[in-house]
Amino acid sequence: MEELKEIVIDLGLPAFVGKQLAGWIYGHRVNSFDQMTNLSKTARERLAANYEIGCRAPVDAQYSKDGTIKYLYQTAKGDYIETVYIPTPDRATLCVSCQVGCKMHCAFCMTGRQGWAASLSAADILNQIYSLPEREKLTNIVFMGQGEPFDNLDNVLRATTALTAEWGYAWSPKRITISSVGLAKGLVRFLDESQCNLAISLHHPIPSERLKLMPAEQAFGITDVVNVLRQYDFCRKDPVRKDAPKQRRLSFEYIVFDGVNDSKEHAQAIVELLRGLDCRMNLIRFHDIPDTPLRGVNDERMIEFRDYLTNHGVFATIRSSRGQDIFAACGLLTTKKLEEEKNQK
Ligand SMILES: C[S@@+](CC[C@H](N)C(=O)[O-])C[C@H]1O[C@@H](n2cnc3c(N)ncnc32)[C@H](O)[C@@H]1O
Ligand code: SF4
Repeated sequence: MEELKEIVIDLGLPAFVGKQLAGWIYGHRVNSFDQMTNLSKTARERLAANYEIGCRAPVDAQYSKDGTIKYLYQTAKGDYIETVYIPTPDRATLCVSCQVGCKMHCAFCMTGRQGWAASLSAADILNQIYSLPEREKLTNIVFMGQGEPFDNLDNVLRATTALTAEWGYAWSPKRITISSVGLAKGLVRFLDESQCNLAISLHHPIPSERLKLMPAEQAFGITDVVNVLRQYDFCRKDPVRKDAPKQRRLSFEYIVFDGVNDSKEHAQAIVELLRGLDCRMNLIRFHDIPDTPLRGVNDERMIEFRDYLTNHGVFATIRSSRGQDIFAACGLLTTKKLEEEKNQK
């Protein structure tokens, strides 16, 4: 809102036009200044001469047999990113991207293989929602597409501010989840400045083993991540005021790999690591990617692992894999080919 007001003042317009702009953009889903009928002709002309709304419809869509839709968007700078719409009977979740590729190079992720090309602006993050054909059906947003949110936190926070502010989409932050490997500066800043839910990609409870899967462990280890998390309140109900609002939710994500992190000892190490933290665990099936010895486990093993954790104080659920047939499931998003083609031109 402050930025919108600054923009209109710089154009010689009254500050209240900034508020009107927010109403049109976030409330009415307009795609041109001409549609802002309560703005003066001068205001509309000056805005159109200097700015654009920034909405870009998806350039392609792929439809999974399970109802998942993968959209391809082009950013303002011409890069490509993917966004996944995941409907279930009781909710409609959008998995958004925050970068073109990713710098973190996790051994199991196609986006990591792509390498990093660019970070998205707040407008490009918001456009994935703004220009989504199913926008009105959305109930949840997860930052689990391409990229590492804490490596582009300025823009992720600008986008979540617009999503949650009264002058913006006015969504509850409890409907938005940011997923991260856990980078030092980003983690603290996110916890201090945002009320959105947090999901930490754990994948191995033992630092030296996690490092083999996730190079980010080197810079800021999982023990340090958990130590920072212990200093904040998550989902604790107020013992006196039972109707007090719930805090944001903390969860951990864990791909269960055959012979790598799926033993009883690993489950025990998780219980030890997370002891006393108010959190839950999301177990994820590994979505196969080429050229890796990593393998997923069968359902029986997955259930055994889940039950061990839940019975020992870490409530765990198994996340269903969606959109695998169109390469839309967790970790499969890549626009590498498109980026390469673009660079060859
Ligand atoms: C693609 S990441 C994006 C968010 C953030 N960069 C992170 O790592 O948390 C979202 C989730 O997908 C998981 N993931 C990555 N590759 C996967 C794969 N091949 N199979 C299953 N899950 C995967 C990640 O570990 C993470 O929990
Ligand atoms: S799992 Fe997340 S952090 Fe790791 S490479 Fe993929 S997108 Fe990046």
